[in-house]
Amino acid sequence: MHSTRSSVTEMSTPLLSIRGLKTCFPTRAGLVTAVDGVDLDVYPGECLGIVGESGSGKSVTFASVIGLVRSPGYVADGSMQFDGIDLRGLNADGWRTLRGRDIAMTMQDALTALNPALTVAEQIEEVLLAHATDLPRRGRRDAARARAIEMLRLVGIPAPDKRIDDYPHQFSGGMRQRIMIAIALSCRPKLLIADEPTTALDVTIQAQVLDLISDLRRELGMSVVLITHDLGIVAEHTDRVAVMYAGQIVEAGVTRELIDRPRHPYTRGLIGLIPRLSDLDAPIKPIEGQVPELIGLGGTCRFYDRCDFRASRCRTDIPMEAAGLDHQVRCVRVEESLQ
Ligand SMILES: Nc1ncnc2c1ncn2[C@@H]1O[C@H](COP(=O)(O)OP(=O)(O)OP(=O)(O)O)[C@@H](O)[C@H]1O
Repeated sequence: MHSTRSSVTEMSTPLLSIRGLKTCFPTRAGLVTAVDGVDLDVYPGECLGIVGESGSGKSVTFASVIGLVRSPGYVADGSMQFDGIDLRGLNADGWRTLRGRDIAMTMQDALTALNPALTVAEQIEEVLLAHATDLPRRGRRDAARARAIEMLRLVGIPAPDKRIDDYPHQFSGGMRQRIMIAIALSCRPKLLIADEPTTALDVTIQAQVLDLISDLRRELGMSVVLITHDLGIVAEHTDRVAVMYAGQIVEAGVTRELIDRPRHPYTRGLIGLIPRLSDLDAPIKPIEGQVPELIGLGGTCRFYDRCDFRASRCRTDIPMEAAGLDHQVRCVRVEESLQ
C-alpha cells in the first residue's frame, strides 16, 4: 500500500509496515507458501480490513506479525517494522513484552482462546500484572483487579464486579468474545488485531461487538486490523482494506473507493456476495471454484482458473499497479473487464 496516497495516509508514518512477507509450511505434499510477498501498512488510529475467502492467508499474515506462526511453519522472507522495532530481529523475551503490551490479537474462537481453568479475573489480572507499567507498587493486585473490572465494564459485561469471578463457560458466546477483547485491550495496545471477531455470533451481537471495537479504537486512539471474510463488515467498519487471494494481496485501497469502484474481478465477485438491503431475497451468486493449493504457484495470475476475464497475458506473475488515489490492483485486464 504505497505509491499514490490519500489524505488518510499521507500525513503520518505507519505504525506497522510489512514488505515482501513470505511465510511457508513444509508439508508432505510440498512447501505450502501461505503468504507470498505481502506488502501492508497500518497507520496510527485507523482500522484496516483484511478480507478474503477461507485459506487466502489472512490469519497466517498476522500470526507472522505477532511471531506466532505454528511450527513447522516459518517466516521465509520480508521485513516487518512496528513502531520503530524490527519484528524479525526480536528474541523470545522481546516478543513476550511486545505481544502483551503493544500488540494484541483476538482469535476466531473465544472459547478455545480463553483458559477454561481460570476465572476471568485471573486471566485479565495475569496480563495486567505482567505488562501494565502504570500500576502502583503497593497494592498492585488490588489495582489490577479494579482495572480488570473497569475493562469488563468498558466492553459491556453487566455487573462486572460480580461476573469477574466466573469461568469462561459461564458466559454466552457474545460475552466471551467481549471478555477476549477486554483481555486484549487491558494493557492499552497500540495495535489490536481482531481475527474474525464475530464469526460465531448472531447478527445482532455481531454488530454490537464490531461497534464496541470501533468505539474503543476512537476512545483509546489505537489502530485496528479487522480480519474477516465478509466485505459487508469491511464496508461498515474499516477505513482502508486489503483483499487477499491465495497468499497475495490482489487489491487494496480506501474502503469507500474500493467498494464503490472495485477493479479486481475477485473483489467484484466478493462484492456480489453482499446482500443488497433493497433486495434481500435476491439470489447470491457465489464465486465458482476454489482457492488453489498454495504449493508451487507462480508464473500465472492465481485467480486465473476462476476468472471470467482470463486471457493469455494473465499467464505471468502479475504485479500490483496503482489504480487511483491510494488504490492498487493486481490485474492486467482491469480496463477490459470493466467494460
Ligand atoms: N499448520 C499449517 N500447515 C500447513 N499449511 C498451513 C498451516 N496453517 C496454514 N496453512 C496454509 O495456509 C493457508 C492460509 O491459511 P490462513 O489460516 O491464513 O487462511 P485465512 O485466510 O485466515 O482463512 P480462514 O478465514 O479460514 O481463517 C491455508 O489454506 C493452508 O494452506
